[in-house]
Amino acid sequence: MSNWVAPFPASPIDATVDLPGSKSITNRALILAALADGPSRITGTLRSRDTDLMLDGLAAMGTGIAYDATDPTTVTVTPDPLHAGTVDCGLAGTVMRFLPAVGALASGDIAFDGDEQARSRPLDTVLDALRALGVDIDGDGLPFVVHGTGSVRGGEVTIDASASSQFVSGLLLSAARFTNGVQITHVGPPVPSMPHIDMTIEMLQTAGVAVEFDRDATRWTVAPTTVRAVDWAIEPDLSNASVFLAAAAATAGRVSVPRWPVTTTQPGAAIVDVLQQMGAAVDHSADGLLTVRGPESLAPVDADLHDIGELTPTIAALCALADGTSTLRGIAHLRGHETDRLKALSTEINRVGGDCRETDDGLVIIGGGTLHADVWQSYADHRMATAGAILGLRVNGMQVENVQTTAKTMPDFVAMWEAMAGTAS
Ligand SMILES: O=C(O)C1=C[C@@H](OP(=O)(O)O)[C@@H](O)[C@H](O)C1
Ligand SMILES: C=C(OP(=O)(O)O)C(=O)O
Repeated sequence: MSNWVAPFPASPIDATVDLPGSKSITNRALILAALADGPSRITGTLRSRDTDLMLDGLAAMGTGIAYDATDPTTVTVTPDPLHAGTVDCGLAGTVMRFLPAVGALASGDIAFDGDEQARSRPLDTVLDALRALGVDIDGDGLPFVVHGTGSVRGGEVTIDASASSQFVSGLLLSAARFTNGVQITHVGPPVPSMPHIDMTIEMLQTAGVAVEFDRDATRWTVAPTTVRAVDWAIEPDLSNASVFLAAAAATAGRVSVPRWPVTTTQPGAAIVDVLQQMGAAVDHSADGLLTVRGPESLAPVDADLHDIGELTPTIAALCALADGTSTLRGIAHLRGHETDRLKALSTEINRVGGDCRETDDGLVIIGGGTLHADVWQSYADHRMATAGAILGLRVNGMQVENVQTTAKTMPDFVAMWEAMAGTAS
């Protein structure tokens, strides 16, 4: 696989970029549709490695999946009794943490496996929780087998979800189909990525499933009930949008993103506040066009990213370009993402001449120094690859290793980035 020479534009970026659907919303919609009381039509479905793995996993268990003949982002999901099958989780947290509970509702064995790198991502919390809820499982991480019996007892379970919000979401999404529903109690340091749990709760409510929860994010309850079919319209992926908006910030340019939602549970929306703190101007017009205009020089930030950890690689890349010292905190859990993102970001920022130090729960980045071109390593992490592309806008000749890994959530990333930068061939 050859390295990709990242575009180095001759002038500030000036572009409008329409983003494909949200990974997190797509994968929740697919699961809710598979568990629903009738067929659901999903429009704006993200088609990427993570979401295709979810589609294939559900299909392997017997769910009917029909693709629109002319529009691959329109998918009709028809629930059917779930049966034995095999599920490839790839490196997708949403697949490895959300599908075991679905598999437990199947009649038969569901064998789960995934990428070599996925084997070190935290998973035992979900499997132990399901065991406590009456499910028979062989294994404590990938590969593992869920021995589905067609029903799950459910009831009360105590977990430590401080390593990933997906442990909570993965139980909540299927819980309405458990005989006794679920009562989850979290014990441990605060759960990260809380907007993603809000997303789960909001989407369950849309499907007719009420979730009771306490404000301090330690208890969630779902009673057994019918999951209603919903025709879902998926919002654009705002975490992926953050990378393009960062291009405006990095080059004193302009980037506009259409269809920016007025309200959303996507944590990616928070990029707007961070970019403003770094000096960018933001405008959200009545027709849904969000526009970012970058400042002449970027200001450093001191930010707690515990709720929006997904944005860290984008923000860290900008911090390496900012004039001064930035501190990113509250993100120890990023060590269990696609790769240890704190280590990967500090290694790569330092490789290209920056100054980045890991702390216990984040990064300290001294920006403003002279960066030089090198081969930015991606660690099979889509957001590491896109962070390298951001730095490439300001460093002539920067190369990104394995840029194809962006297919995890954005298969067209290279074409979209080159078009934005005006360097498409
Ligand atoms: O539920 C989801 O869709 C996600 C939750 C978050 O995971 P963590 O809580 O593990 O950070 C986020 O980082 C991930 O990209 C998607
Ligand atoms: C952490 C991420 O992904 P996953 O859903 O695999 O956890 C991410 O996309 O930043």
